[in-house]
Amino acid sequence: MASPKKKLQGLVAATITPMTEHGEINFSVIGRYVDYLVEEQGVKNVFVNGTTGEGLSLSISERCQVAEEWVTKGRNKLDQIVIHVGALSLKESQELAQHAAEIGADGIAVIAPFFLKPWNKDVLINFLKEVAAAAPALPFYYYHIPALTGVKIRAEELLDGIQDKIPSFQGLKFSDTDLLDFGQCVDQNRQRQFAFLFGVDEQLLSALVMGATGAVGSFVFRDLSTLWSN
Ligand SMILES: CC(=O)N[C@@H]([C@@H](O)[C@H](O)[C@H](O)CO)[C@@H](O)CC(=O)C(=O)O
Repeated sequence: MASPKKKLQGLVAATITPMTEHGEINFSVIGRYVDYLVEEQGVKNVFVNGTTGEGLSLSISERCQVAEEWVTKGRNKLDQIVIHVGALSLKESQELAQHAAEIGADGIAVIAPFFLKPWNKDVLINFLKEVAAAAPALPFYYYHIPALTGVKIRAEELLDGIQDKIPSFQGLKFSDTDLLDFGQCVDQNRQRQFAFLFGVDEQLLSALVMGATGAVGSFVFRDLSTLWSN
C-alpha cells in the first residue's frame, strides 16, 4: 500500500501554469515560483496541473513537462508535489499517473470524468481504481469538484469502503460548499489516517472546525499558514 513520507497536511498551493505571451509554457518561472512559495509564503506542498493550473486545457505532453519541471525544481525544497492526472480518457489519465510515478512525484489526484459522466459510485470508483493502479506506489487523492465536473456523487458515499478498491487511497481534496458532506467524510473516517484537504478558500475556517487537515488553495498563503505551524 502506498504511504506518503508524511501525511499531506497544512497549506498546499494550487499552482498556476506560467505562460509566455505567445501561449507557450514559461518553464523559466517555475524555479522562482518554488522559491517564492517556500521562502516568502512558507508553503512547501504544491498541487500541480489542477484547476488553477488549467491542467485540462494543456496537452498531455505539456502536462508531463510541467510536472517534471516542478519535481526537478522542487527537489530538496518542497515537501510534497501532487500532480493532478485526471482526464476524460482513462488511458491518458493512466499515462499521466505512470509518468508522475516515474519522475518521482509524491502523489496523484484525479477528478471525475466530466463529459460522459459516471452515473453512480461504482462506476466512478472503477475509473479511479484503474488510474490508481497505473501508479500503485503513489498516494492517491480523489479531487471532488462537482460544480465543475457536474458529477454530484457525494464524497461521503464515495469514501465508504474506498480503500478496499483503491489501496493507495490517501485522501480527499474537497472543493465544494456542501459542508455537511465534508463533515460526514471526516466523521465517518476518523479511524483512518486520510488527508482531508479543503478547496474552497472562502469556507476554510468552517472546514477547519469540521476537521480539515489541510487546504489546497490559490489565494490563502502566509496569513493562514501559522494555523499549522505548531
Ligand atoms: C475552483 C478553484 O479554482 N478553486 C481554488 C480555490 O482556491 C478558489 O480559487 C478560491 O476558493 C476562490 O474561489 C482551488 O481550490 C483550486 C485548486 O485546488 C486547484 O487548482 O485544483
